[in-house]
Amino acid sequence: MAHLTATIIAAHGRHYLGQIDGELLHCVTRGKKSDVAVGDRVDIKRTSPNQGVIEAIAERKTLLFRSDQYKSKLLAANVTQMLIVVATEPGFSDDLVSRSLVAAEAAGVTPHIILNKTDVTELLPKVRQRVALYAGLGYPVHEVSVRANPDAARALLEPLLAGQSSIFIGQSGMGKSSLINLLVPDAEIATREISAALDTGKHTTTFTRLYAIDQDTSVIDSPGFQEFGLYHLSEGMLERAFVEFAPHLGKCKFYNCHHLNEPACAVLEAVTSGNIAPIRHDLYRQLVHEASQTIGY
Ligand SMILES: Nc1nc2c(ncn2[C@@H]2O[C@H](COP(=O)(O)OP(=O)(O)OP(=O)(O)O)[C@@H](O)[C@H]2O)c(=O)[nH]1
Ligand SMILES: [Zn+2]
Repeated sequence: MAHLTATIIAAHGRHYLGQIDGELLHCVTRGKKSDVAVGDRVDIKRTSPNQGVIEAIAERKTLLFRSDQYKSKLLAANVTQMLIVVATEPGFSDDLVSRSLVAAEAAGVTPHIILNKTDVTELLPKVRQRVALYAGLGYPVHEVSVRANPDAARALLEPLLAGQSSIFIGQSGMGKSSLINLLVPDAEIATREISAALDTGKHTTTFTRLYAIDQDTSVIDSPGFQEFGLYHLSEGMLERAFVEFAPHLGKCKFYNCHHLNEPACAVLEAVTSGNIAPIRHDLYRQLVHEASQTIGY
């Protein structure tokens, strides 16, 4: 039968959903391979009217993934930007925001931060102060209230999405689902269709899915996760993923400086002088430590 080119719009275990024009095809990989990600462009061989086998994955523009010392988990392929959703309440984790930023930088994906629930005005000044850290690093911060002012949120974010493939990342309760329902027409219907086609039962929020908005605009919703391991990033990748390190790199006494406790380290001096935030350097230290862990330790 004919070979088809599809976009993977959902993944659940080793089951995938490929979309070709409007049609959905339930796909599996050959053998035990499970290296396909939502957003991948794939060659599919149709095996029945609504089923196929993934024969090949097209070269990816970007690939986002998480990893610990044992395994890695693909998040999404070919995304161009990452929208990190935080809110006035419940409290968000700086650790998760920075890990997301580092993952995006390492993958060549442009990060943006969306601060939702600005209608909770009593908490706004404090949260603005926290988010200022990221704005200060050059990351765009967009303030919205999906509940109190959905029209303004849509007007602000629609142009940001246009022509891009955007992945939304956020801890539980930040309003990510509300945002996606606002920005993606019929998102809930699409999710039900995906669920039915993949037979995932009620677990509609436990899988990553892609909504194609038009020919060159798509939105990917990832399930909330607590851990964002980045064991796959080498020290060299890490030092470049912390964008504020850039002006100091190459200025340490030792050319192979790890920026952890070396004398005359330009990065550590920048932490001391207040040019690099301690919580960011602490995370760098933690990620270098994690990356040095291997099975058997
Ligand atoms: N005050 C306020 N509440 C909001 C706003 N946006 C969403 N919420 C509420 O925040 C709660 C969480 O919203 P969801 O959209 O379910 O959040 P989520 O991030 O998808 O969370 P999970 O479904 O747990 O992953 C809901 O009760 C929403 O009604 C907002 O702009 N202001
Ligand atoms: Zn150094």
